[in-house]
Amino acid sequence: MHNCGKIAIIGGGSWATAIAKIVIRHTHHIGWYMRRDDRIAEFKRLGHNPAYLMAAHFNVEEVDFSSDINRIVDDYDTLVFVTPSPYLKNHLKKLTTSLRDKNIVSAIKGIVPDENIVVSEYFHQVWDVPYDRIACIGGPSHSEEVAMERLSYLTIGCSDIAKAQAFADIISSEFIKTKTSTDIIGIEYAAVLKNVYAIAAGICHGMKYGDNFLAVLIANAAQEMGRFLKAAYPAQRCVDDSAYIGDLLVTCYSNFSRNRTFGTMIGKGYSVKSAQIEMEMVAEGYYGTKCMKEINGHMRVDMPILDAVYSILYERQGASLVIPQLANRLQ
Ligand SMILES: NC(=O)C1=CN([C@@H]2O[C@H](COP(=O)(O)OP(=O)(O)OC[C@H]3O[C@@H](n4cnc5c(N)ncnc54)[C@H](OP(=O)(O)O)[C@@H]3O)[C@@H](O)[C@H]2O)C=CC1
Ligand SMILES: O=C(CO)COP(=O)(O)O
Repeated sequence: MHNCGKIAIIGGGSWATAIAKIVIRHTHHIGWYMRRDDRIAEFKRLGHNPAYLMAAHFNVEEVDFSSDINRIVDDYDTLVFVTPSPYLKNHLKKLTTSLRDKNIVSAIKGIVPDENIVVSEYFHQVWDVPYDRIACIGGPSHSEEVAMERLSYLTIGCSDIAKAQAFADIISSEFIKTKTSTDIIGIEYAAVLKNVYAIAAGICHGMKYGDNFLAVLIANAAQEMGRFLKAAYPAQRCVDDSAYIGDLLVTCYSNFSRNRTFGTMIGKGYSVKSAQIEMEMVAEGYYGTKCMKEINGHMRVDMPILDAVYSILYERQGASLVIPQLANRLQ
């Protein structure tokens, strides 16, 4: 059976904090890279992350904190990356040590900007990590609910199912149920797309479209996601599974969703810039929309919802014009 070895978390935000909490229940020791020494000092003093999920308390004796990413990568075997996708390359810029022999787990739900590839492809192509050493965490999982120990279902994707199971065993508990899948790239692209569709749902919600319309929009989004995955990454998969549709639903409907919140602001008439400033958090679907539009420029899959969100966010087309046109395309 595969052994994950020593586990470290890379990133200091809310999902990183929730994952640290569920890993440490099992391992009683983690490494934790955070970029800021002042945050680490405050965390040690308070016993909780000073900026995110403050109700989640830690025994800081069990945490090996460092702002030196090279030291953490050198000292740990399994690295769980949980930075927002737009910042991933920034953190890795500082890395001088090899990742090739490490186990990489990506909890990032976003695409790597400029490269236009998902995180597993990025670690494989740019950092030379073999695919059987790369896993992802998918499924509907707002960090706030995981931190409150509300029952959640996570899917661990990895081409090596024994490795997926080994990590799943570490995070499983009475409030975290896990399953494994070999469709890592499908799960990652589904997560990128659900962010885009949650922005669409938010826009429509902000424009005061009702629940009936939203349900149709999301049903069409599920079909659009399925069409893209089938064309781009044909594989044995059931898009009805929680890692695909479940995550789409929670992100489109939950008030915790940053992507939906961002979309709602746009639907209410905020500009993209002012919505981003007001939110203070990253809605990764903003970046995902541009990347997916570029990727689909080659694929040419019929994706009217992606096209509509792109027009609103990047071509300055008014939602009041674009959404009624989209509505005519929905079934
Ligand atoms: N939040 C959630 O419920 C879930 C999130 N995810 C995914 O997890 C990933 C991480 O998101 P999440 O934990 O929510 O992020 P948060 O918004 O909670 O945290 C943002 C993090 O990014 C850091 N940061 C901010 N600005 C920069 C910068 N310029 N350069 C480098 N780092 C920066 C912050 O550091 P600092 O505090 O020092 O400013 C902080 O650690 C994302 O891909 C997200 O999609 C997946 C499932 C659930
Ligand atoms: O992926 C998530 C829940 O599963 C989080 O979505 P948001 O980034 O929109 O908050």
